[in-house]
Amino acid sequence: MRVRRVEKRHLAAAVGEEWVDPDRRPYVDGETAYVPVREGFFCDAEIPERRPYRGRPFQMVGDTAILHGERPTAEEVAAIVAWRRPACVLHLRTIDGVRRIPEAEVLYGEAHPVRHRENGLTYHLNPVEVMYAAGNLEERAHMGRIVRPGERVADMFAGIGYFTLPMAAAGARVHATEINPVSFGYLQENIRANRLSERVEAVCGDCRRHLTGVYERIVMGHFDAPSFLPDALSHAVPGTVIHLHAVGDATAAIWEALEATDYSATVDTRKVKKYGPHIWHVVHDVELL
Ligand SMILES: C[S@@+](CC[C@H](N)C(=O)[O-])C[C@H]1O[C@@H](n2cnc3c(N)ncnc32)[C@H](O)[C@@H]1O
Repeated sequence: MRVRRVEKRHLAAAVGEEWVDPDRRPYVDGETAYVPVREGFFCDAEIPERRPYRGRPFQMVGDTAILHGERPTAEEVAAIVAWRRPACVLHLRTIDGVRRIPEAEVLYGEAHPVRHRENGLTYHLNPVEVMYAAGNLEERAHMGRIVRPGERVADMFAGIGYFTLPMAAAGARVHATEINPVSFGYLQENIRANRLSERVEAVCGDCRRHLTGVYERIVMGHFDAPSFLPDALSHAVPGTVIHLHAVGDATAAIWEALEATDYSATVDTRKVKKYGPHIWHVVHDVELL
């Protein structure tokens, strides 16, 4: 297919041009769009004809393709390489343990730190070292939409900044704690890369030891969050909203933790993604009264 290379941000403006072949779809790879060219017009590259990809679902994190579940076959990997031209293909088997360290197998290329763009923010991470949860994309954007500028927020399990960065970018003052030094290194890099150093105070260590004062919002993005609730509650005031992530319904644990305090609360539950057969990753939004 004869194409012209156009920067992705100029694609929308380019599609109305006379030289664009309206019967073929542009192909976007990273920041470059390959726009099909009509006969008789100049092209600056030739790429194989694109057919719709009907292979196994995968996610792109930076230039790396990631698959979960069953180990992919050689044919499945080859189809992804031909279609998306990733620098690396990884199979992530599990993300277990307190620090959420992935167990990864490299199936193509070499694992390396990537630069991933999401909702206007830049994330640096190495997918074989730290977790990247594609299914939480909407939840991350949601957190950026609901914070109020200037509010004081604790992100108790900050990881590489999936919630910290959108909230800080929306104007919140975020106190981010992360126990895994590797994730913490990426968190610091990502705060700098997005020029959010003035809004984020990041600490490497156990959140239970580093929370200070009171917060208007507390994000608990870890499936063991219910056991950390007494710590969160001791840094809350009436009006504080706690976003507690859980696998399955954790409302009983929430009410039990609240019984030891003077708070009453409203609890709203939102689904984030399917976690297994009949099991959902949910967020309980707990507003203290
Ligand atoms: C599931 S990840 C969440 C990352 C991010 N919030 C998200 O949803 O994508 C949980 C993170 O909490 C960190 N963590 C676990 N226990 C912790 C603790 N006691 N204090 C601070 N961070 C902790 C882990 O290292 C991991 O990076």
